[in-house]
Amino acid sequence: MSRTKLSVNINKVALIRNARGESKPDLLQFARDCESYGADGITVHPRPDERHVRYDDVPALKDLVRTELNVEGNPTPEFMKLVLDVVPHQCTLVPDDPGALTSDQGWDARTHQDFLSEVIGELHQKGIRVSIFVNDDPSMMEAAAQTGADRVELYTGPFALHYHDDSAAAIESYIRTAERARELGMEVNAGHDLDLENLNYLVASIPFIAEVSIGHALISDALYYGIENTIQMYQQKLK
Ligand SMILES: CC(=O)[C@@H](O)[C@H](O)COP(=O)(O)O
Ligand SMILES: NCC(=O)COP(=O)(O)O
Repeated sequence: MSRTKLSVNINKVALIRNARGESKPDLLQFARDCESYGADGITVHPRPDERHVRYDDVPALKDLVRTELNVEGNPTPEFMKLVLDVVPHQCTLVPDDPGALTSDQGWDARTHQDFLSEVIGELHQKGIRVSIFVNDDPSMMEAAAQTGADRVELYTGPFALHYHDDSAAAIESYIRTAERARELGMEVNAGHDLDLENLNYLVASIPFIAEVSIGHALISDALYYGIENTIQMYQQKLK
C-alpha cells in the first residue's frame, strides 16, 4: 500500500496576499517551495467571492505545479469552465453555498446523483480524476459510487471537532465510510480541520487514505515553525 500523500492547501496564503491587493506573498513561489519542501500536491479552493485563491491564479498554478494540482469547489458553470480549461490532475467537488465561511458538509449523492454524474462525465472526458466531498455516512457510498467518482474526500470537520473528547468515537463512522467506499471501488481522500494533533490518528485508523489536503492549520503552524519545517512535521505524521 502506498503512503498517504500530503496536498498543501494554499488558500490562506492567497488570503494574506489579497489583503494588500498586490503579490506578497507570491502564491506561485509559495506553491513551488511547498513542493520542494516535500509536499506531494497543491490544493486550491477558489470560492465565488475570490477572497483567497482567485480564478485567474489557477491556470498559472497548473503550469507551475510539478506534483499534483487539486482544484476544489462547487461545480457552478464558472467553476466548471475554469476546471475544464485548466485540466488539473484532480478536481474535488464540494457542495458549498456561495457565501459559506468554509466547507461544512458533504454531498447528498442520492439527491444530486444525476447532476454529479453529468459533471463527473464532463471532467472525465478531459482525463481529470474526480473526488467528491462526503460526510461520514457509509449508507451514502453506494450513491456516491454510482456518480462515477474515482474518489471520495471524507469531510473530517466533525472528526476534528470531537477528536479530543473521544477519539475512538470520533473516528468510528469514518472507518466504516472509508471501508464501504473502498469496497465499492473508490479511493479515499480526507480533509478539513486536520492538524498536527489529529492527523496521525486518522491515518493510523484508515491507513489506505490516498491523500489528505490540509490548509488552515498547516499555514497557521508555518507562522511558528516556518513552511519547510511544517511540511516535514506533517509528513512525519503520515508515516
Ligand atoms: C473542502 C474543504 O474542506 C477545504 O477546501 C476547506 O473548505 C478549505 O477552504 P477554506 O480555506 O475556504 O476554508
Ligand atoms: N480539502 C480540505 C482542504 O483542502 C483543507 O481544509 P483545511 O485544512 O483548510 O480545513
